[in-house]
Amino acid sequence: MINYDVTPDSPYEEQPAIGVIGMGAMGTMYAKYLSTSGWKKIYVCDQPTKYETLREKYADHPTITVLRDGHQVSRISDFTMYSVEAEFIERVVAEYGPSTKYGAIVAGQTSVKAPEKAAFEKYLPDDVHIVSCHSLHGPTVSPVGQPLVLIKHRAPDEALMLVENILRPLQSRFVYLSFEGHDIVTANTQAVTHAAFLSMGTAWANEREYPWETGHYVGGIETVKVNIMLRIYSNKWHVYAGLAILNPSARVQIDQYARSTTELYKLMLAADEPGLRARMYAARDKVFGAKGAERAPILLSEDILDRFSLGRRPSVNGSAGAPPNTHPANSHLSLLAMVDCWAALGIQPFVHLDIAATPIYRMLLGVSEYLFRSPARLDAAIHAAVHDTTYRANDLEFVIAARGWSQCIEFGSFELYQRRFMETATFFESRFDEATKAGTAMLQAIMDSSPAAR
Ligand SMILES: NC(=O)C1=CN([C@@H]2O[C@H](COP(=O)(O)OP(=O)(O)OC[C@H]3O[C@@H](n4cnc5c(N)ncnc54)[C@H](OP(=O)(O)O)[C@@H]3O)[C@@H](O)[C@H]2O)C=CC1
Ligand SMILES: O=C(O)C(=O)Cc1ccc(O)cc1
Repeated sequence: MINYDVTPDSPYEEQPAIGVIGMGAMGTMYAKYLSTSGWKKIYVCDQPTKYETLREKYADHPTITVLRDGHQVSRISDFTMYSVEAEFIERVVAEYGPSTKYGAIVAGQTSVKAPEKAAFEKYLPDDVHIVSCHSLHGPTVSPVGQPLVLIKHRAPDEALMLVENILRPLQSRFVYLSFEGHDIVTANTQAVTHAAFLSMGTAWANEREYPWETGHYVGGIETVKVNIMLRIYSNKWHVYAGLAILNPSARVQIDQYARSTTELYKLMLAADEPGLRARMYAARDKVFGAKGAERAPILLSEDILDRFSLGRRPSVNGSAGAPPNTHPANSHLSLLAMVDCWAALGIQPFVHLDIAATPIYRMLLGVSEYLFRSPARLDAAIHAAVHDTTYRANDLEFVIAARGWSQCIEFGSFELYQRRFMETATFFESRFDEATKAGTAMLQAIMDSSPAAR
């Protein structure tokens, strides 16, 4: 009989057995946080081929027990979490789901819930509860204060209470959604955000340039673009492929992003400054109108970002660095297109920020807001887009990249996605360590400094 009302301080015999199937980056992070907080019965596995290695790794661990496969974990656990690739969730649940302990609760950590829901409904026995979850941050970000989606799908209230109790030590902010609601929100936040940063990376890689080393992309908003792009390409490709390709809502957003990018570029080529300005002002008013103006900005100052730049500012008159906010004029096509896309789809990004923002989404919205809420900065970008050809070649690459990513996701090919992703990742690979450190520090600093994040 499960005791639902427990804490990590409860006596050993009353504690639930917690199972994790898939000990990759996220499974490992969960096992670590849950064991550190005092949960004493944690059972984990990965593929049977990794059993010995995993067992050695946790040989001296007092509360994490490595088992051979998902059958063994499922048989013993009162709460089992699948933390495997979204692409494989059906196959893995089909295999281990029928072994789930009578009356247990099952969750998935996958970033896209449509396939997870289908797999759970198809393969889990009727006497098993379904309360799923999703931490809206990567494995190197502290879970404290980050959104953690909980989905009570087929379960009584006590089952949800137990899941809350088990996961409370992560100190994340619980967000209650349905499977379907989850996929709509994450299509609007994660999927289209990743499309923007993936396209930046592909564009730079195709120009064979490390943008922070050319003198054009060294500070302020550019720091965010570079650090987040590198952060995404240093993560696992399947995470992004899964949440874009398998989320039924994501394609519309990603397609619109590519469309916005192309249409704005055509206005640039036609030197249609009034047309571009009118379109950008209309998008700004729709996205950042009344609601945006009421709240404190996400980025209080662009200068805070310069601390995390991988490059050096171009020197001015022989001094070590340029004074604040003297970055070369840039069209910021990727950000103009993002706001245009939100406007075209009627997406209210601040509503999503309050519900379930990932750190990367917060950064993208932060820099977009920074650009659009200053008439001077927005006008400078529009002027540069039409009259300054410094970035034109990169903008062209960006248009091609955005369209290419959109098609790849529309065609639903994991293989093509992996090839595109890995080609760019390989180009930037040597810089990942440095970028991960800078990116993590930057995200934390923004979280700490932004009233909107608290
Ligand atoms: N990384 C991130 O930023 C986040 C990821 N997520 C989601 O969490 C899930 C896990 O992601 P992440 O940890 O990053 O990915 P990883 O690739 O690091 O981990 C997945 C692990 O599951 C293993 N696995 C696959 N099949 C089985 C099986 N039959 N039995 C046991 N283990 C198996 C994989 O083995 P193998 O490599 O051999 O296939 C791998 O070790 C994904 O669905 C992802 O979308 C959610 C939030 C953030
Ligand atoms: O913040 C982001 O968008 C990330 O890139 C990290 C991430 C990836 C997958 C998730 O399901 C949740 C967070």
